[in-house]
Amino acid sequence: MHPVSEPIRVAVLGAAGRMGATVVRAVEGAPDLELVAALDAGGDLTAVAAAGAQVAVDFTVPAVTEGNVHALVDAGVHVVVGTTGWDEAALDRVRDHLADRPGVGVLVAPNFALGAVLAMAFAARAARWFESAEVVELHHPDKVDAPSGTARHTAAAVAAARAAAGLGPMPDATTQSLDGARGADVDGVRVHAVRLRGLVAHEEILLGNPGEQLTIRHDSFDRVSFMPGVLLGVREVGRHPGLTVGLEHLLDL
Ligand SMILES: NC(=O)C1=CN([C@@H]2O[C@H](COP(=O)(O)OP(=O)(O)OC[C@H]3O[C@@H](n4cnc5c(N)ncnc54)[C@H](OP(=O)(O)O)[C@@H]3O)[C@@H](O)[C@H]2O)C=CC1
Ligand SMILES: O=C(O)C1=N[C@H](C(=O)O)C[C@H](O)C1
Repeated sequence: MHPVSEPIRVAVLGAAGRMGATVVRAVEGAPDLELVAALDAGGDLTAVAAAGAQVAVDFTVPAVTEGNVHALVDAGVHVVVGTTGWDEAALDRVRDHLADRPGVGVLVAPNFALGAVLAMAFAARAARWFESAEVVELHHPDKVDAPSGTARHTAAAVAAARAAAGLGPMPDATTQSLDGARGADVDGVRVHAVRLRGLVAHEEILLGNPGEQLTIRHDSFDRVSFMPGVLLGVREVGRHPGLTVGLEHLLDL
């Protein structure tokens, strides 16, 4: 007979938010996980370790997520982070901190939807074959950041693939007659952000060559789309000490 393993004890930060509330329901519905703490703004972070949480899931706001991670790492709690707004400097600070905490794992993923992770991977794979590439992200109007973390991650991956293939800048003879008309520049890749009532989370990667276009599109119509990836992260983060950036590293793509 196999021994029955104990459930993983999980805390959710940002538990009253759109994502946090969905994560709370997903954790409660998973027989191998146990929700031991659910915190929102103004909550006491020391309650996470006090409740015996082994893994904390952070879907809060860009202004607080890095501080949460450092405090949780100090407490020896693994962290799964979905909150966006991370830059390389913030990721480096977490990496440095984790060097002093060898057993602790932190997963930061801009998108936990499996289709979105695949769309990013496909875009990076296709990028070297096209003269032009641009990213369009489309979200609900209550989203606080722009462009989306996913779009930044996608554009950076496309730019890296182009650079590795020795491609130069994209063709673009535009002089902007209105600031912002050409979107944001992420490592030389243009990123455009749409905010529209009715949308949830959507992304298109447009790749162009003379006489042809490839469009890679992903749609999250419901926040349940992120839950298999979040739960995978919760189950796996303790087996991946140090910092992991992107769910793709936990998938056999
Ligand atoms: N990686 C992924 O797959 C996904 C990532 N996201 C990202 O997740 C983040 C949250 O998105 P969403 O749920 O839509 O946003 P919401 O605004 O709905 O939720 C954020 C929640 O965090 C709470 N909060 C603020 N400060 C703290 C704090 N210090 N401690 C604990 N909770 C706090 C807020 O409370 P209050 O309102 O009272 O301030 C709010 O309830 C965003 O960065 C978004 O981009 C979203 C979807 C998928
Ligand atoms: O705020 C959102 O809603 C989302 N945020 C993430 C991002 O910024 O990439 C992931 C997804 O796009 C939904």
